[in-house]
Amino acid sequence: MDIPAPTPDQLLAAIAPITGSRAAAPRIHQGRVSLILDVTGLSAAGRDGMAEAATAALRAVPGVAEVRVAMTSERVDRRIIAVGSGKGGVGKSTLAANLAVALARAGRRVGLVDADIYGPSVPRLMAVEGTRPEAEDKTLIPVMTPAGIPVLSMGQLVRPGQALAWRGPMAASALGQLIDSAWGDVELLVVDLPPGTGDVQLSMISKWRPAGAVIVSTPQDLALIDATRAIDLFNQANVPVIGLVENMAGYLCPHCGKGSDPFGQGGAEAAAARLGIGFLGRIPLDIALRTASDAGQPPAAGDDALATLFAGLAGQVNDWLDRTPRPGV
Ligand SMILES: Nc1ncnc2c1ncn2[C@@H]1O[C@H](COP(=O)(O)OP(=O)(O)OP(=O)(O)O)[C@@H](O)[C@H]1O
Repeated sequence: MDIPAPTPDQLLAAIAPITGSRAAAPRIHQGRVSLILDVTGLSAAGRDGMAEAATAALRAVPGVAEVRVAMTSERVDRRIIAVGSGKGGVGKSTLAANLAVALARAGRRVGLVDADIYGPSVPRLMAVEGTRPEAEDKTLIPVMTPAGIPVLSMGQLVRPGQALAWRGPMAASALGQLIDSAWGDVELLVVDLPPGTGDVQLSMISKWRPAGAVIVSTPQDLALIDATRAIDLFNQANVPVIGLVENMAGYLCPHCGKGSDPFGQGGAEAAAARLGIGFLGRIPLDIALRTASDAGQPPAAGDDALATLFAGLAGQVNDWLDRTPRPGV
């Protein structure tokens, strides 16, 4: 005796525990079921896992001989946060890496791009030094880090020193390769820009327009003059500045516990007020931050005072993202 064909509602009930609201009622014709799954926001593994489990559940329904699954996904509306500085060595990469980790802990789906062609340091900071990204149809697949953040770095694309002679358009196109990669469900890309305010940086940020920028500076006057130039750079490209972070602000001696301010104090906060931009906070000069960074263990992933500090910075960036409308929305 022929088994009566299951109804679409029966089929839907069979997969509901697996697919939730992601499946429309399946269609069935002569034992062949077609199912459309909305996989927006799922990782590649999550998508495949859901499709496989739904297929198995449908195959177990009497009267089903074959299952075809089509997956659809809305385009992920990805935003870029650029981390810039007027000059090198102020801790821009350290901040970018820890900000990415802290934003992920705050619930964002974050990826990290190291666009610093002059000295890419993100692979070391995130413990994936020497790991090359694979490519699928010329699209790079970001490298997953122990902190759970996917990263791509200029250092993975070019030999050391090779990019030094690049002009703006070349750097912008290389950055494009990093940004237009297989980021999956990543909604926020933190981009560590090269230090300085030259054509390379301008060409990069005008072509790959960030939603906002975070500027890093040390408290010294000189660094602040450089930071002001970095702010001008973003103004020229019409990129809103989210705020300024003061790094290496005050030193707590690990031996005597006494605090001192080798680079002065409060300069960045005053400068931010003068320039009419937000002040996001200060990070002390802390040997523990340097040793953890060198060991590829971003302190933002831990649970000490530095983690709390980075969580505070990320919270402010998070709030800014929440209250800043996306273009066209
Ligand atoms: N607050 C801090 N306390 C102690 N060390 C720090 C701090 N911030 C950064 N460093 C150390 O300073 C060095 C430079 O930092 P980082 O590479 O992040 O700077 P950068 O601005 O990205 O430099 P570059 O422009 O050369 O890429 C690193 O060794 C880093 O560990």
